[in-house]
Amino acid sequence: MTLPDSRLVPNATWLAGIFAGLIALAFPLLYFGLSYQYQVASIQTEVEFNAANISQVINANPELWQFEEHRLVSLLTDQASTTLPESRRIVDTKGKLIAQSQEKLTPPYLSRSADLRDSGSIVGRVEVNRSLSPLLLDTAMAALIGLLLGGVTFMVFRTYPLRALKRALSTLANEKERAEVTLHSIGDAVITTNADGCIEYLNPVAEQLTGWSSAAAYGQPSSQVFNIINENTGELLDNPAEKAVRENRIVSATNHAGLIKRNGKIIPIEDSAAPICNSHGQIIGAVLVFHDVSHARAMAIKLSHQASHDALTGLLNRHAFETRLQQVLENATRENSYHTLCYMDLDQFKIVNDTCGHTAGDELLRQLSAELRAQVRGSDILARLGGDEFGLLLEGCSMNMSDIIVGKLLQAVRDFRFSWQEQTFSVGVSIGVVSVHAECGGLMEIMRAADSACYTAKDRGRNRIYVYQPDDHEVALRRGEMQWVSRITKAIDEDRFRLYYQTIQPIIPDAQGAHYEILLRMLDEDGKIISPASFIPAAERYGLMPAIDRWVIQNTFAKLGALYRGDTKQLLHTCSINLSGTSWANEDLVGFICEMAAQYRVPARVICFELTETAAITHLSKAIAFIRELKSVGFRFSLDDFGSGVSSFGYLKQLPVDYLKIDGGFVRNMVDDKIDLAMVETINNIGHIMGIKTIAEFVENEAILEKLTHMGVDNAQGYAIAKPLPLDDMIIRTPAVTPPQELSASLMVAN
Ligand SMILES: Nc1nc2c(ncn2[C@@H]2O[C@H](COP(=O)(O)OP(=O)(O)OP(=O)(O)O)[C@@H](O)[C@H]2O)c(=O)[nH]1
Repeated sequence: MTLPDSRLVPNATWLAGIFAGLIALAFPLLYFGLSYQYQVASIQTEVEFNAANISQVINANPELWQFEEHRLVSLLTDQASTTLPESRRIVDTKGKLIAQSQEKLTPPYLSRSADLRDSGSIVGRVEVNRSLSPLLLDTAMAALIGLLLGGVTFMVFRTYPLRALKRALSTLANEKERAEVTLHSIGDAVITTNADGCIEYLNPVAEQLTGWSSAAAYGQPSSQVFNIINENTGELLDNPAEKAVRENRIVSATNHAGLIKRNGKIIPIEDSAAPICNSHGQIIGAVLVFHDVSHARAMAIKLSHQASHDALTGLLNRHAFETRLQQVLENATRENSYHTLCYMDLDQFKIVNDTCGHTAGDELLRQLSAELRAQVRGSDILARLGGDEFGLLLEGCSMNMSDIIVGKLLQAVRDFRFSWQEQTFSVGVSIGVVSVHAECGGLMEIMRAADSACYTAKDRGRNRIYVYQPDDHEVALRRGEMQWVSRITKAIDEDRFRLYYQTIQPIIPDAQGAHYEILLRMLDEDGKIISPASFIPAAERYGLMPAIDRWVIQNTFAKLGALYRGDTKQLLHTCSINLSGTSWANEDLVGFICEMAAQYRVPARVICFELTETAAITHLSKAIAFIRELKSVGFRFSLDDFGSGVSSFGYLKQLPVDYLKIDGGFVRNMVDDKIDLAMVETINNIGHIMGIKTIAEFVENEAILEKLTHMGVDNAQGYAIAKPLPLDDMIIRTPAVTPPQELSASLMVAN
């Protein structure tokens, strides 16, 4: 605060000096002036009064005038009313002195005269001279007092205002310092400019972000120091400080602003500027506040990337792919353009997962994604749609043109070799190709068509391309499956599922108690029964099995709970419930099963869950964990459709099941087909060697039953034993303990 100090102190001193000088001068001058006036008036009155008196005496005694000087002197001094030194005298008309008082005056003095009259004629005059020395002495005294007053005034007018001013300046300085310290300490960058847009101040953060020191920037136009561009477009943006002054308003943050640092580097910032107004509302400058948002913007970019990309492969994810496909579809409709969509699903990918583990599977997906990316054009959109499925959108590429690219892709995957710990794998890919154009339908429709075409490629032997045709029968089949999805969902909502049960009969009769398998049926909208073969594949493919399986478990447990609380408990030995691989492999089904068993008080030992052999081998480790967990609380397991998967025997050792259900496909023809017969025999033998009971499905006639009996298969299930019946009508009976040849007769009674 030296600037106001240096001007104000001499100014205040001058002003106080002038004022004090005026007072010092004015006081004696005023005193003298007023006293002088008074003396003039007083002497005038006295001389006139004196002359009138003496004139009166002269009128009464004319001789006096000539001879009585003595008496005249006394008349002259008689009436003197002042103590000031005076001299008085009377002179005649010719100026001759007639009489005079004794005193002698030294100048300066004040002199006044008045005429003496005798009977109206002037006969002389009276003169009074009064000394001014006492007045001057008094004035000198007054000057001294004036000086004193001036001194006091000087003190008052200089010292006190200056002291007050200094106090104010020091308060102001403190405030300014506090403001500066605040500006120095805050995390935001602050720049202030004057009304002309020239820089006045940069705080340290602003110095660091702009690359300008406050001193170097001082006085520079703000556009020199603070230059911003739109990071996305590169377009130069308005200087916010200048804009704030120009428009006299707060200018808020500019989107995607990047500050060009002095060294040319661009820093993402968020900024705002406001005009600074004085107490009269006049704009005196602007303040610009900004901060570095590199981190936040990088995070936003990362998040947006994460939201649209697959973390494992770095390719676009399904959502982003579908968004892009939607845009392309809209373009196709608007511009009547043609594009191609490919849906790719790797073949036998899970072998890598199963043999080398998930980490190897992940690495394969990563490497193969890079390979696929290398095969497509920069403008093509490649995405990982999930699992081992990929999508490719060839924009502006009709089906004819896409042949080469898709063929190249197929070949690239065929040629691709994945090495993991000294093992080398090759993979294939099944590709469904669909044309995208104005008439191809909506997004979901085209995705379904591509998916169906891909599955058709798989059905036809994998590792091939299948081009979707709108009137395609195979694809139509697949689509039919999709329509099942809404029917099944509706049936779940409307409680249109029904439970049936079918007896599983020991071939060598025992007294263990009844063994049933629970079967599921769906009622259509008209109440007609729909067999599971019609809807289970669709339900499995479209993820509806978990809900269906839960429904089956809950309703079976409810029924068994009610039966079991009656007096039939010792009669029920086993109740088998089918579980889909899509349920137990992906859901927390163990918790649900235990909860239901506790709720309906069903003992675990009577429940046997049937897992298909294919699902168990596909998700081997999960199957083992699932079986072990439920077995530990008493549930039992059987492996359904055993034999349908070729390589099953090797896995069997790892699956702790109680029953093997020999695939009905072998059982049905075993009487006529030696290979099927051999298969049934082999499975039965292996099961027995491993201590697992066997069940033959599809036992449709006595000839089969006879062969099975001969072979020593433990249990039989099929129309020759019992047909499925509604669970609501279930009556638990002890299985008939009859010799084998009488078995069929007794079963007929049971049904
Ligand atoms: N390593 C790994 N495996 C995955 C991932 N996502 C899904 N999978 C597995 O990929 C497999 C995909 O299933 P499928 O397409 O039926 O397996 P596939 O062996 O290719 O069978 P096909 O397509 O019928 O030839 C499943 O085993 C999943 O567990 C993943 O991110 N990493």
